[in-house]
Amino acid sequence: MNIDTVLSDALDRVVDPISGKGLLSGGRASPPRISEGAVSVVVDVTGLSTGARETIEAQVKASLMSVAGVDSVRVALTAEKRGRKIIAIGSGKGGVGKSTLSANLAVALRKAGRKVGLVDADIYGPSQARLMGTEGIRPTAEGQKMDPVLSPHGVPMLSMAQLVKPGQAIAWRGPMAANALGQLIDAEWGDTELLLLDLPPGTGDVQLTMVQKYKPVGALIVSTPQDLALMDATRAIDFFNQAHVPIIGLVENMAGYECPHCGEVSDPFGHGGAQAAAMSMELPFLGRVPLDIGIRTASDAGTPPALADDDAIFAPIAQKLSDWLNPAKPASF
Ligand SMILES: Nc1ncnc2c1ncn2[C@@H]1O[C@H](COP(=O)(O)OP(=O)(O)OP(=O)(O)O)[C@@H](O)[C@H]1O
Repeated sequence: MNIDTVLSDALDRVVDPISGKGLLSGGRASPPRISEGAVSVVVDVTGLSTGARETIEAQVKASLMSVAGVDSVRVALTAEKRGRKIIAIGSGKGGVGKSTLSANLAVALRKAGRKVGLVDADIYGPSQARLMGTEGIRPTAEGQKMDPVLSPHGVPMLSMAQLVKPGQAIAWRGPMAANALGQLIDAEWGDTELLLLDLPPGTGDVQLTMVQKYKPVGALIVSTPQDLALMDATRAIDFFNQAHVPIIGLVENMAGYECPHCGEVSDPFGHGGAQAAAMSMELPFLGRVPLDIGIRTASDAGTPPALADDDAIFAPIAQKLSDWLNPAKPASF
């Protein structure tokens, strides 16, 4: 029997206390994945008490660890919360492509039928209005709450860039910035189910307030492949771990550059570093975005490349995010 079948059987021996079915056959868990002895599995613990969740986690670990060839097991628990879910997109340092990834993931998820909104929490360097083609559009407000701006691509969004004059520097202290961010998140999001939060780079005050107050269901970390950026990414991972926000996985950006003239592929920022780092930290690797001038020009023009019908870069990452959120209900991308 192949290892995937053996692992699936082991997972299914753990019984869901509500339905009485095995976790996998009852749709509570995603099929386990194994890479070099490290197994990862996502279990949806919606409706279970804290005690039952802990028991299931321990049983899943024990059952999967008993399979020959398994060295470690990582169980990610997800739960359907009432209201919308917030996904934080973070990086330890600036300029690694967090905003580009957030915008494109929002578009890819929208294309797949998800009710997704985007908050540009990068209060000090907001760029989502440009990326989403909503520059110069100011949000309206009825009563106390702002109404998000609907981007031409169907994704409602809010960014500090829409509240200040173009080019105006924002020099706020932490509490003011956190307060402004709160207004963006607490806006009138209607039936939006999923809010992607493009965080400011780093692990300071604003990030901490956001995480404590708004409790994202998960965080996605972006890094370029080189060692220095990865060290910063590791700091961001530590930050989310300490805040008890599950890490959904790592995305490597600016990997592999194909020369538009000769076609030769080079790796200005190295290759595979984020994937290796993800493996060593036993975190899922969600995908690689190439360094491509087309991505920059399309992004700067407010037309995220994920809009393209043949997008093969962002859709698979969005798919993995979607699967993580809802292991029992696969979306089609
Ligand atoms: N894969 C890519 N290929 C080419 N250019 C890219 C890619 N990813 C991002 N860029 C470009 O790199 C610059 C920085 O990207 P982006 O603004 O998304 O990073 P960031 O991490 O959000 O930065 P900040 O810290 O300023 O918020 C932008 O000009 C963007 O268009």
